[in-house]
Amino acid sequence: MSKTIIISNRLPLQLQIDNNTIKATPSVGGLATGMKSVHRDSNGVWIGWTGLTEEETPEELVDDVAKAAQDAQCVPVSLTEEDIDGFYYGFSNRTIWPLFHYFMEYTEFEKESYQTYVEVNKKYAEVVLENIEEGDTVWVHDYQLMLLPELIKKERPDVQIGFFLHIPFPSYEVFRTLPWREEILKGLLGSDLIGFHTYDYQRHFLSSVSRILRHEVSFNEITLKDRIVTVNSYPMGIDYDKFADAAAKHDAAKNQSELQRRLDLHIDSTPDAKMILSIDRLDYSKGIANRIRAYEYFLEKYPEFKEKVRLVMLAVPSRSNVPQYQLLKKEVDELVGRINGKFASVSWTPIWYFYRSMPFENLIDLYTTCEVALLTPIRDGMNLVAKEYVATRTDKTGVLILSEMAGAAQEMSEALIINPNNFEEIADALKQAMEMPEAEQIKRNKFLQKRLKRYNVEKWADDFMHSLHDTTHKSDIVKAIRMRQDQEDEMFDAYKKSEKRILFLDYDGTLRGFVNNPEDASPDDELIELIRSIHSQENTEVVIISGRDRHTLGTWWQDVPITLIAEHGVWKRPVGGEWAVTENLKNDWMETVRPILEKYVDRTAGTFIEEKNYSLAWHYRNADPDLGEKRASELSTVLKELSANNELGVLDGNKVLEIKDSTIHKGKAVTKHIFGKDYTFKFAIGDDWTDEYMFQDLPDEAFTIKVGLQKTAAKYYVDDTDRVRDLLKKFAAS
Ligand SMILES: O=P(O)(O)OC[C@H]1O[C@H](O[C@H]2O[C@H](CO)[C@@H](O)[C@H](O)[C@H]2O)[C@H](O)[C@@H](O)[C@@H]1O
Ligand SMILES: O=c1ccn([C@@H]2O[C@H](COP(=O)(O)OP(=O)(O)O)[C@@H](O)[C@H]2O)c(=O)[nH]1
Ligand SMILES: [Mg+2]
Repeated sequence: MSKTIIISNRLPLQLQIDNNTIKATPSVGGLATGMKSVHRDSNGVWIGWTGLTEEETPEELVDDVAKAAQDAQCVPVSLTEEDIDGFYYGFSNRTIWPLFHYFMEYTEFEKESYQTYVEVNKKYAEVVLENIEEGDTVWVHDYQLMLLPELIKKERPDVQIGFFLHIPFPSYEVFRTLPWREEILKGLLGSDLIGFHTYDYQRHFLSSVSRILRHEVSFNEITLKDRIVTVNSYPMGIDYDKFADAAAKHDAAKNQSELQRRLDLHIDSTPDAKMILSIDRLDYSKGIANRIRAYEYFLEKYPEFKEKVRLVMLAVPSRSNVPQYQLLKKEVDELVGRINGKFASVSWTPIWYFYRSMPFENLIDLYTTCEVALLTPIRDGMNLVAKEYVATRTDKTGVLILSEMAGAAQEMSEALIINPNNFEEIADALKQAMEMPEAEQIKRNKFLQKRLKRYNVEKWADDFMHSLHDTTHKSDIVKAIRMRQDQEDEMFDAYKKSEKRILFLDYDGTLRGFVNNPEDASPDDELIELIRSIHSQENTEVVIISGRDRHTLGTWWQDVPITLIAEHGVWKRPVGGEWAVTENLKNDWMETVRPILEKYVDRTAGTFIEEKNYSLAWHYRNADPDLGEKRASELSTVLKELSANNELGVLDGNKVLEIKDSTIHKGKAVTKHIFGKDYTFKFAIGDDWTDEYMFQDLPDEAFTIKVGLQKTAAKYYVDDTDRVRDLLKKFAAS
């Protein structure tokens, strides 16, 4: 039976050695807590790190580690102390984590730790590859494993790979500062589906892909030369019933409350004070220090709340080997001390601070006992605590104050949404929360609960997996015409048998790859020799048919006696003859169009005009991709309006707009060329939109081939110009 393989840095259980035996505790953090139920309900395995390094595991306990993992349907990846240093404390948490959370001043770019990151990703890949069976689906999680999809895809192209990023993807301007930006993007693009919590993270990612790797991005699809990668957003949910049920049970047994016990013990004798809860890993991205300061500001601005409120703050130790986390610990300790010192009275401590992790029952106790939750991350991928708090409010009372910088804020508009840097706003939100009538609390939470219950973690995972399975289907639609070996054999067979053969070859993007400056795309020696040799075969005619001007083509193919067609069919140089115009064309329209194009060149850096006798082309391949596309569509509208009364046409080529007589196109040119001649083998190959005319206008029996994975009227497609070369070599050898 096929299975799902989940892979994340950390396994859902963390192993420790206690008295020479292995002890397992649940992992803390959103990824592990959220995916746990998905894993439990599937027959899959989870691959990840146990929390123990090789050095920490004595020889005699190695089997026990594997056994403890296996009992929980997990497979451990064995890592050394050095691995953890460079990979986890290094590149993952001193480079990617701060950078992706916009803490650029905390970001370190260390080559060594990147190298360890690469090595460790390879270690994960090894374990994954050992465990994959045919038909399995792979789901890779988070920023520690961004190279993994490519490493798996290379070895197992047959396996479907999904990737989900649990943290924000930063804007291009931030991401571009990473020295290994290309490697990271390429690693991720090994996936078939890439998921983010929000649309903003998704669009930042797509923008980086199109700017840095220059891949074609349309809507949420990235076209690679042989595959399509789908990108979408899936806001992660929680195991709603688990939290709601536990809260209901807890409510039924009120005396269980540890907080209540504390009050009963008179540690603090203001039992009526409202409790404001905050729970997070002690992480600078969570805005903990700001939160305490904002709370201080609140007590100053609204002193009537002194002794009427209490901040209950749970900070879970996290990544404490990273200096920034140690500094934060110190800062928070000091802030709590200072503020408690400043405001406390004999009967009231304004902040209760716990620095540890708590078992599930105690979390439920906190969630259900506190009237307000105050979550103020500076940046947070999602923030599941916000969702958990709302889910445990069985009677629907309680107020959630949530930072707009948390992914969760996008779905939780009924909460009081604040900017974590705006203390004024936080203080006012706290006051509003304290005074909010119960009816309003219930009204807000009703909406929130309904949504959380519906789009729970199970639904989220299902949604992601369905989209992942749909991706095969998507590539199949286009792959249906990818030229297979038997079809290729059949074509060469027909070629060999034919008594009169013609090949129409597009130039740029087909015989030669794109270069930044079109003048530099001259044919190499091998290409010239191949064309010459095919053309010299008996009864064989090669026609290079291009949108280029006749001078360039003529110079490049000066000594090769083939037919050249330039400017999409305006000019023709027959074998052994001179260039001649094929039609009577006017070009007086150019005086009106040229200044318009010039205006677009001035406004759009990197673009330029190419002048031909009967057409003008505006190239934008060197422009910023987004801006280029926007300006092109704007310009195309302007030109189409202008050309409505003339016989002008606007051709949308590959990063080029060409304006010319609309009665001229490659389809007409090939039709005229073969008219009245009895070719028994017809072949046409091209890469862009303008070649579609040839594919459409040639008779059905022609072999038509598109270069690149795109929608086309051609019968087949091949991946790239290297494959075109292979075909030419086979023609030459036939
Ligand atoms: O494994 P650690 O280094 O101890 O860190 C714990 C996890 O923190 C991060 O969680 C994120 O995932 C949550 C669920 O999607 C999301 O709500 C939150 O905003 C994120 O910060 C991290 O992404 C995980 O890899 C860590 O395991
Ligand atoms: O002592 C604790 C405190 C928190 N959590 C859980 O840790 C997760 C935190 O996830 P969140 O998305 O809020 O933030 P992250 O830590 O993943 O950045 C939540 O599911 C909490 O229930 C926990 O298991 N033990
Ligand atoms: Mg071309």
